[in-house]
Amino acid sequence: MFPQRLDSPLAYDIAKALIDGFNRHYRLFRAESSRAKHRFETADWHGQQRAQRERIEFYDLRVNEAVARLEKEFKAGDQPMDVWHQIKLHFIGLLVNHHQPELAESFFNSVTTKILHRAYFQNDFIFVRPAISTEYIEPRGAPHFRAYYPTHEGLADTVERVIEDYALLGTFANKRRDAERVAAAILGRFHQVKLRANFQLQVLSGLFYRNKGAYLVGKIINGFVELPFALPILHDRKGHFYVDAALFGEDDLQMLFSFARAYFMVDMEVPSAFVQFLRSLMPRKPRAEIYNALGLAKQGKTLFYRDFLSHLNYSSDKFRIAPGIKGMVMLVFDLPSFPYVFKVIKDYYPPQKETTREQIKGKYMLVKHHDRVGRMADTLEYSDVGFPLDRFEPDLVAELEKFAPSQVEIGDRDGNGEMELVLKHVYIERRMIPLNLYLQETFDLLAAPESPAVAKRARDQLEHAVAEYGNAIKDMVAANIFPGDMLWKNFGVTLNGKVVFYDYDEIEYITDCNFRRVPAPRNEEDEMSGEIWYSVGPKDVFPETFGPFLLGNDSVRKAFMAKHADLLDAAFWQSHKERIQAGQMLDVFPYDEAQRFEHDGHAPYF
Ligand SMILES: Nc1ncnc2c1ncn2[C@@H]1O[C@H](COP(=O)(O)OP(=O)(O)OP(=O)(O)O)[C@@H](O)[C@H]1O
Repeated sequence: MFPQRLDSPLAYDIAKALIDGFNRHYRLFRAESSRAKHRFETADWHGQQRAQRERIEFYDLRVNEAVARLEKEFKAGDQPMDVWHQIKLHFIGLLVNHHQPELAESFFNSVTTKILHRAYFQNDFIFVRPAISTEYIEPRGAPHFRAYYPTHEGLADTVERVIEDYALLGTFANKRRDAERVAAAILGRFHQVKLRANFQLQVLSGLFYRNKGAYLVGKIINGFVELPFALPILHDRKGHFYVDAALFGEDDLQMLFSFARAYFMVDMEVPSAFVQFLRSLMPRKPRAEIYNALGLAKQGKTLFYRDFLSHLNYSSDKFRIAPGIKGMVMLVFDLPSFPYVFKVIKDYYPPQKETTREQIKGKYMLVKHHDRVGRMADTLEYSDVGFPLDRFEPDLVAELEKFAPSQVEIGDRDGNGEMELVLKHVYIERRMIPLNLYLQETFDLLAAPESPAVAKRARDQLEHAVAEYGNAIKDMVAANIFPGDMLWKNFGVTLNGKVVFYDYDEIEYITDCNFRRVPAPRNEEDEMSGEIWYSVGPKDVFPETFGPFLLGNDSVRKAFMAKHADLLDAAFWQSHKERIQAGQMLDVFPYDEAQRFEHDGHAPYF
């Protein structure tokens, strides 16, 4: 298949233009990420959030620049297959000593798939599979992690040194106290465990920045045991740094790196080395999601798609309509064996949904760019995705053809005798248990409990889910998000029991809403009228009217009113609106209040 000789100078020039385009992208991406340290040191929180948002756009901007250059300088789209074969080979050659080869390969794909016809979307021309290994790439600069070998007695000294080695500009309120706390927490984890000869701390060389936090991430190794840990470093009210908690174990780390949070800013020369290290801390987290969490979302998308194709090859179940109440604007389906859902925007919505495809896309985009505070699922957006038709349940095909005909094409697109169902546009996100179904399970158990223990467990689950639901809304409020449609069915429960929102089509900024009390009736007629008799503006919200929709079930009502009655009060929402308008930014930390160290008066801004 491949040419014997690399004899096209044009092919080399195009490959070189492609690698130059990628290098420019990564230089800018890395510079922006490394500036996060300065923004943290100077408490430039608004700047940090702005940078987090803006960095998401970098990739598409650079891809478009590269496409334009290739077309203008090289008429790339007109080059024959032979030249494109050579372009890929030259590009591989240019990656031999590259430090981000996997990202460069994806960049190559992003650019070339915009230029080439679908017939070229195969491994001879683009990187369907990676060509260059990412193992053992050694950075030119600082190594990607550092190892420290403390003794039992010297652990606090070592922790202090670990923190100092990040060279944050500024002062700690009490670094010794923090180091001793962390050392005590570590020794608590290794209580009555012999410290082995290999006892060591390994920490990634860059801090992870997000919103108002900087996170030190690493692992403790003792004998055969490896314990992941992370230390959140924050500012106290006086602007001094302090370590707020010591997080340990895979679950805590998963919370920190959740798909429902904004992406981190980290200065990485060899991102694959960071991913490999992080994977050793969270072996169950797909590499795609780790790349996403590091802000390398296109790489996440590439890897997700490869995982998906491989999963399809090694499974035989069928795509079906997702369990739960069907959406009015989204058609949602899943593959039972695969932990994600696929969402297509319908062509028709019921009259109460006054929206358009563009508006819905805008809302999803808003969420992607916003701080998702652990409460809004991230979505991957794909265009023109082909699925094998014979893997679809017939009623799902019928549903797609009925509600989203403009989005569906069925045919043998590649002329290889295999019928495909192609979706023009689809969002993909983590599958959760819809909260209405989760609650229904507890209702069923409570209605006919097998034993008192089962009844108690069901009651605890119900109370926990309702409390979490309110917490989810309050976290979103802190981040200036009004979910719009707060029905149970629009929230899901994750593996770790967190409640996360996923229905974005009615989302608004809190600061754009008018939170009002229902006015007192003017006369008896108003009072008796079943209709709304007062005038309602498009952005008016009446929190006291949420109750009847949400709290029909007595146990739910009791659990809700015990913790979250304030959500039914316009004053609660209004006060948050005013706080946000005054420029205050609340903290929503990726760990529980109970995990925080005591802070003699240094309470942060909860
Ligand atoms: N991430 C997910 N995990 C599991 N199920 C999901 C997920 N997202 C959506 N669903 C299922 O699909 C249904 C419809 O999804 P969604 O709420 O996004 O659609 P919608 O059209 O925006 O809804 P609405 O009619 O409330 O506006 C949900 O009620 C739920 O049952």
